[in-house]
Amino acid sequence: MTPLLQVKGVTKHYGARLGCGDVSLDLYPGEVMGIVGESGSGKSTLLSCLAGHLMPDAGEVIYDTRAQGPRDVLGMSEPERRMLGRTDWAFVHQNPRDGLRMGVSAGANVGERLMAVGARHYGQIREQAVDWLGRVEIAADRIDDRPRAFSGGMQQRLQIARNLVTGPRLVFMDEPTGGLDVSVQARLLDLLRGLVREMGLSAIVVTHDLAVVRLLADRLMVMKDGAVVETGLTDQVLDDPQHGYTQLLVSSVLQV
Ligand SMILES: Nc1ncnc2c1ncn2[C@@H]1O[C@H](COP(=O)(O)OP(=O)(O)OP(=O)(O)O)[C@@H](O)[C@H]1O
Repeated sequence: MTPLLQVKGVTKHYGARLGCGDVSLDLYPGEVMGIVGESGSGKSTLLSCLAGHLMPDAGEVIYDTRAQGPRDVLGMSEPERRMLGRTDWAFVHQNPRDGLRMGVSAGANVGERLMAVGARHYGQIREQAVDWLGRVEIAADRIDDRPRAFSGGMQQRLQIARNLVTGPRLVFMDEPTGGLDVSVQARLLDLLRGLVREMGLSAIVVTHDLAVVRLLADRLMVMKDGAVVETGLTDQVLDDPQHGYTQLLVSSVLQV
């Protein structure tokens, strides 16, 4: 099977400081990869490089596109990369405000994504928006409300609907449950897990919360000081960590 995403030797410095160094991974269709590590270990830098938000100094990111097969994402033109971001890829930010348009209604937040990929029939767009609000457990009578009127958990669910409505194959998630109450986190995780399975999504999930990867991720990558120190099946890494740093993470000695 061809990997959906192949990452080879991705390295990014900020001046003299290393963001992430020589990271490689293969992600297969339908697979969820978790990236964990304490604050400053390079998780967000890596995710930004993979999603095309940040240009690495070195390395390759190859994505198996629907239309043209494997393509080097970093070598794509900006419009090509933007199109990929609208169709095949999705990015769920930790802060819903970074992924939503706060000034327009919930329905428009979902519907405008469909319009961006060519949908024109107003009735169908609204119907799909209602359907997606339902799938993320937002009542249909909230469709005309702006996200500002929603709780943090609802905003995050709306961001997820906005991202998934176009049927992407790969979702990048940056601390998707960060900043939410524990009970809200659990519900959101359940919802995310259901959607990932139902849609057969591939995902890369960055988090410092091991409970998130335990629930969502098939495989795990542990980062420290910009480098990958351990990788493997999630249960294996968490139940039988090999690297001293992972052992500290798992035993909660480190405050991540
Ligand atoms: N814009 C920036 N300018 C300079 N240095 C940066 C910048 N962004 C990140 N860094 C540095 O790069 C390294 C990796 O940071 P990064 O934010 O990727 O880690 P992280 O694991 O995502 O941390 P957190 O969980 O706190 O977001 C750190 O040493 C950080 O200080």
